[in-house]
Amino acid sequence: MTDLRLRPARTSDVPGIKDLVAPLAREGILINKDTVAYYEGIQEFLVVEAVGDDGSARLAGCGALHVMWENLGEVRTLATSDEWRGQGVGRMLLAGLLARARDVGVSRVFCLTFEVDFFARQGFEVMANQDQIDPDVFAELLRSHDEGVAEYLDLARVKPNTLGNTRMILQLSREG
Ligand SMILES: CC(=O)SCCNC(=O)CCNC(=O)[C@H](O)C(C)(C)COP(=O)(O)OP(=O)(O)OC[C@H]1O[C@@H](n2cnc3c(N)ncnc32)[C@H](O)[C@@H]1OP(=O)(O)O
Repeated sequence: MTDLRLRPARTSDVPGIKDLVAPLAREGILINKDTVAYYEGIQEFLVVEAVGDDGSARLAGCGALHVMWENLGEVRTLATSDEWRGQGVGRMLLAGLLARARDVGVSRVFCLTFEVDFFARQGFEVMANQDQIDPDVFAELLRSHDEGVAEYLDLARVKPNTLGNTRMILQLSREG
């Protein structure tokens, strides 16, 4: 029997994460990053590995949490391999990322996605406009060089990246 295990990513997972992301990046679903960016961001990632009876392990999925502000984080690069779709891997990853968000003190989690129904099932709501962003925080976030932050702010320069995607947000409850 195959066992699904959620764990923090290690540097040795980078080739596997890249393999998960590559076909989705070709379709324009996820953003392709340079290999160095995966190593630099490895502490943001969780992975689920499928461990067989013989102890062999293969990556079934990955996902990352990027902290943007005191009370704001973003789920990034959430992907389940084709072989493991629809078997709870994405939900397991997202639950782990939301637990991390709570652990570091983040109470709201953003995502930019085509998978609206998947995220809605996990409690995310479509972000209608910028009203949810405090103007002072907005001004501070404008200083970030991160493309994901620009996407959150819905800045004109990143519009081509966000075409067809939906901006969604989850307010975490205290108890989890
Ligand atoms: C922030 C970002 O990273 S955005 C990018 C999101 N990722 C992508 O778009 C990459 C391509 N998609 C994928 O890799 C996967 O479809 C994921 C990650 C979105 C979902 O992963 P899966 O492992 O297939 O999801 P999982 O099996 O955990 O499903 C959890 C629940 O969501 C439901 N679900 C999964 N995908 C979908 C979907 N596309 N539409 C509606 N419901 C869905 C499942 O039926 C399940 O329902 P349940 O709670 O009633 O059991």
